[in-house]
Amino acid sequence: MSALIIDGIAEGETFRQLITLLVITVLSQAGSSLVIRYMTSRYNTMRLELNYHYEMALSLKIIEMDYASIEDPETHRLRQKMDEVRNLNDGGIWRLIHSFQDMTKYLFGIVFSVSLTLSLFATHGHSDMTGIYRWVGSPYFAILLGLGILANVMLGMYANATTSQKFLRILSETIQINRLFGYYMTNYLNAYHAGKDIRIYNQQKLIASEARTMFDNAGVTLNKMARNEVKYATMTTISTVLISTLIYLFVGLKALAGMISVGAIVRYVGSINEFTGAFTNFMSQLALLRENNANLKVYFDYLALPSQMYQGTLPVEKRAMCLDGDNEYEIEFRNVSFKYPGSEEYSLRNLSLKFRVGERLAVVGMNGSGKTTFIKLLCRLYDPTEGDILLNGINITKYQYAEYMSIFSVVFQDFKLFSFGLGQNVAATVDYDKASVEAAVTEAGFGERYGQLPDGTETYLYKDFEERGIELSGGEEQKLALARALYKDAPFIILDEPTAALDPVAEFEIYSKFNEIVGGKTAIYISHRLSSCRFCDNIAVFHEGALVQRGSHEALVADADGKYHELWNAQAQYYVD
Ligand SMILES: Nc1ncnc2c1ncn2[C@@H]1O[C@H](COP(=O)(O)OP(=O)(O)OP(=O)(O)O)[C@@H](O)[C@H]1O
Repeated sequence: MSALIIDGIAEGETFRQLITLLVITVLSQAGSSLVIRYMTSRYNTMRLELNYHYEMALSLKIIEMDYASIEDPETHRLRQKMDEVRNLNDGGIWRLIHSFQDMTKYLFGIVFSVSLTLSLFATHGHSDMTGIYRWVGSPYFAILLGLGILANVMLGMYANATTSQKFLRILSETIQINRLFGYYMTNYLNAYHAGKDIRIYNQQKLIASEARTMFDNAGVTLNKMARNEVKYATMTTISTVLISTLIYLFVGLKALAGMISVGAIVRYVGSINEFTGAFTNFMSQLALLRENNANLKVYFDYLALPSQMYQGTLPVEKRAMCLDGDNEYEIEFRNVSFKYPGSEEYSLRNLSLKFRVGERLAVVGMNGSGKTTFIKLLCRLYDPTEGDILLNGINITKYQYAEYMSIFSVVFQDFKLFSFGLGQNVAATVDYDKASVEAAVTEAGFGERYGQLPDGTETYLYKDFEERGIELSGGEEQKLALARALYKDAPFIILDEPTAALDPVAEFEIYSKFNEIVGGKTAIYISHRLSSCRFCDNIAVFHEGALVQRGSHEALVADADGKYHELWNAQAQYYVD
């Protein structure tokens, strides 16, 4: 349009004709900029949606994955790689959308610029032209110029590819820095729970010096990046200046010789530059897409991680749950040994043990003796490395996984409560039965505090999302975790150190009501406080991953050479008097 206007002025067109051209120019510019704005805002919205779907897909994968796979180093490697790919220049899925957007733009650029330029190479001089005009008008000069433009494009492509490869390589050096940055900022400085330790142990200096080193390293890397870019940018700038000079000479001299109009100078120079840029970038994007395939593979490999746990089809009989149930549930560990994924050491060795529904089984032993591991295997968070676990004589892998899990209520040592309402935390569902939640919290010893909460079951835990949210002491959290286990009302209730954080009164209440709380359920109970295990029908003593003793408190304590006797005496001596 600019070319047409200049030609119009040069050729003395009427004012009306010129105004028409101007109006068309302004309107088409305004129109296209409106379209661009609309598309940009759609693009931004859809990018947010994509981000949501992306995160959802990855989160759902983690939730559905075998618990054992979550710990697998390969899972961690893939997950970390995906984050790196995304942080590195928006690679992976993100590269696809960037490239699609850019390549569409460049493709339009190429088509338009070629169609606007072709006629330039078709205009030849007259045979009576002499000197430089004759040369400029000859097809050889046009071919030479075409080759020059092509060479410039190739150089641009080479520079882009090399710069981006080096850029990615240098950027990958910053991954460790970014990880540290995330760790210090998120885990330490921004996590208010860490504030106590930071102050007490005067860790500010430690963190500041680590952060300083991190920033210094980042500075060195950024400088490297800048030098790398400058080097290639200088190369392409020199070549582009040279080729532009040639283009101006070619087009200008053609105009001087009357082969093309003055306005056409603007059109040809503009469209040749457009072609050079668009073609170079289009080809660079293609190369980037090719390289990106490896990154995409990481994403699909992650989503395709198989669930390795065998999932059976048998339903779990609800024998003990029904009113006239015969309570004929029996769990048996038969020669079970277990190593954690990626670990060389056995955490459990040749464990054989039986217990029946309705029994109270206490598991005791020193730190690291395998008590929690035993529970994790029982709940099928892991499958044994060797041996079998049987429910009523059938290997537990043969049962439907979700159904099998549904028969256990467990309070782990490292249980988690979430920043939801109290009712939702206890019921672990969005909709819950208020009366049952209240009964569970009361049974778990949280009744008094619950009575003081103005919003009852709607009270938010913690202040992450709600100003009126309540903060809980360690013992109160443990009571709520216990309430959650009671609300589930599963036939097996497993408590791993359930009273570790409770005050003596609360602990006493839990024990004295324990039989009432547990009812006809099977209770497995891990505790370091041996006095609290006395009410259990039988006690299993673990030592270094093996079951070393089994029996009632009286029988075990009488065995003077046994591990239980040693553990009991170590604690009892403080209470003798
Ligand atoms: N996720 C894991 N990966 C590798 N090894 C683990 C893992 N969890 C536990 N272990 C190891 O297995 C062994 C048994 O741990 P477990 O947690 O079962 O002990 P515990 O008897 O419950 O101890 P505590 O009384 O301290 O709770 C320990 O040596 C521990 O280091």
